[in-house]
Parts: sequence; C-alpha cells; structure tokens
Amino acid sequence: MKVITTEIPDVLILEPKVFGDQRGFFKESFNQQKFTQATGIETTFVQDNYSRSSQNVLRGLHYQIQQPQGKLVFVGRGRVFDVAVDLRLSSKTFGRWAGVELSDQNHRQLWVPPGFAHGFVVLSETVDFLYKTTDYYAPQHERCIAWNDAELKIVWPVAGEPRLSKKDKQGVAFKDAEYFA
Ligand SMILES: Cc1cn([C@H]2C[C@H](O)[C@@H](COP(=O)(O)OP(=O)(O)O[C@H]3O[C@@H](C)C(=O)[C@@H](O)[C@H]3O)O2)c(=O)[nH]c1=O
Repeated sequence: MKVITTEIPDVLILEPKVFGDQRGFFKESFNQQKFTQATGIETTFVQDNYSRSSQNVLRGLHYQIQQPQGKLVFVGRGRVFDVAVDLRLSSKTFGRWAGVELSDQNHRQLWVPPGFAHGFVVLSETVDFLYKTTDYYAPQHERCIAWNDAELKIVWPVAGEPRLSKKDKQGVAFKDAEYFA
C-alpha cells in the first residue's frame, strides 16, 4: 500500500495494491495490519457506511463534536472530489482544507482523522461511496459547516449550486462552528 501525504500532513491518501486481470480486478479495500504498518495509525474501526448519490450531490461538511469519527473513505463506483477540513484549534493547519479526487479508476482512499469536517461532491453520474469510521454515529453530536463558507474558500470542481440535503442547506459558517481543542 502506498501512502501519500496531502497539504494537511495528517490527511493521508492511501493507494492499495490493485490486481487486475482479464476478469477485472481484486484489491484489499481494508487490511488492519497493512493500514497500521503503512500509516503508523493504531485505531479501531467500528462502523462501515455505504451511500449512493447522483451527480452534483454534495454531502457535507460533517463532523461529530463528541465521539469524533476518523474516516477511511473510498469510492466503489464513480468519482468524487473529497474534502477534509481541520477543526483542531491546536493544529498548525487549523482552518485549512485538503481536497482529493477519489474514483474507481485511481482506487484512492482518504484517511480523514478525528477532529476534521468531511464532505464530498459527486462528479460522475452516480457514486457508490464507502467508508469506515472509528466511532459510532451519534446524531445528537452531529454538526454541519456550510460547504461554500466564505472563509474556508474550498474550490469545489462543480459549476453552480450542488444538490444538498435540507440539513446541509443549513450548515453554519466556519467562524460560528464548534471546534476541537
Ligand atoms: C451518517 C449516518 C446516517 N444515518 C441515517 C440518518 C439519516 O436518516 C440518513 C441520512 O443521513 P445523512 O443525511 O446524515 O447522511 P450523509 O449526508 O451521507 O452523512 C454523511 O456525510 C458524509 C459526508 C460523512 O462524512 C458522514 O460521516 C456522514 O455525516 O441515514 C445512520 O443511520 N447512520 C449513520 O452513520
């Protein structure tokens, strides 16, 4: 497995080994031992999530202020632009974002540590999006920052307004958000 750092050193791109043959391909989408060996991160994943979205859907920017979740995210089918925003006040990269294209072609996975907000926009017709989390879903602790926050200045590779859930339309400004210590 190859590990590539992003503009935020704690946000990592993982490239698993892909075995292609005349049938298609095989890859280990997760291997605890290889993940820890390659990244130095010792954590336990407790939940697997799978969502399907159509083109131009944007989900985010989400985090849990308690029970913060580290997320290992990847695409089963399709293409997204995936974003992690550092919400850790003590971090050198507080308030900065990292964005990476994840697709069924590049097989990339993104490690989004606890203490980050996360979101993605769908670039393909549909996307099957899969991720593991290091803590359980806790809706009472869920928070959402507006995808188009003026201060964060995330450059989403979409023209016009993406399609958002009701909840995501009510995302708060970064300056008003709750942060991590
Ligand atoms: C996230 C989640 C949702 N749900 C339910 C609640 C709701 O009725 C329905 C849809 O939830 P949402 O609209 O919050 O789903 P979604 O907008 O896909 O939320 C996800 O977005 C991405 C960007 C993340 O980073 C995730 O952590 C998560 O916040 O699924 C669960 O039961 N368990 C879960 O872990």
